[in-house]
Amino acid sequence: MQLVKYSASGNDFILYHAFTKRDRSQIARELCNRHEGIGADGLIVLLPHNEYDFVWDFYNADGSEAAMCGNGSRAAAHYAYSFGLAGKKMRFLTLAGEIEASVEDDIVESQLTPYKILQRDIEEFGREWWLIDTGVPHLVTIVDDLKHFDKDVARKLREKYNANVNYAIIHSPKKIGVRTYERGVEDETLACGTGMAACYVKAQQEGRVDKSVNLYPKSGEELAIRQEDKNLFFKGRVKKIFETFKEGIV
Ligand SMILES: N[C@H](CCC[C@H](N)C(=O)O)C(=O)O
Repeated sequence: MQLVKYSASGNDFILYHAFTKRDRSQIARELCNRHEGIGADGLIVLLPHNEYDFVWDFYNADGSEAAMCGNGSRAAAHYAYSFGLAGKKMRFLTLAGEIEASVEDDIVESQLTPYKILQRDIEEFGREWWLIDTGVPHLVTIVDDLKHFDKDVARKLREKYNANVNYAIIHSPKKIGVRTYERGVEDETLACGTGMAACYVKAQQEGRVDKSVNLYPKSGEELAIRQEDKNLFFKGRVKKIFETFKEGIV
């Protein structure tokens, strides 16, 4: 099977397309393993669909399936366009719902699924958190310095709330920095799209940022998010790292 490795602002994925749906969680664990596999935060398998350009299955590095992945949606859109599976503007289906994406060279914009604020004012470890669903669940707290990011705290909260855990800093009304501990990777990642979107939602709801904002994850790469009605449009660069062929992958 031909496999393609992408980095979407530092969040990295292995992608291929297939014709039959199956449980690929073991394949995900093997391919995403950074010592004995190719190494990635997740595996994305594109499958045919009679109404959408494609449907995907998204697996975290530990083999768990997730409903959505913001950075993965940008990589999948670029992959689909480059392999002629879709045009520059496309609609594809995830477990979280329909995603519209558009590709312009190596810049891809995804319209995320409508966000849901699940819980506000959660008090944990001396901080105030919100639980926000931006396709997958995210805990968000806003700090005055990202050095307060605490992986042990994040791990405990990930278990307690079965959610990704985000620390955000508001540099200005147009600039948010984010660090994310990702469920299913079970570590901090260099970027997390739905996590950055969740941080934007909390900052927006609290009137602390503009409608259109730049986002800076751990990788330092610049992304942008804007809100139109309740829709979030998330944009950034993707990089095709390499293609390879591996026997025995279905
Ligand atoms: N780890 C997440 C899925 C991937 C989200 C992230 N990579 C993104 O870009 O949104 C979860 O299991 O909820």
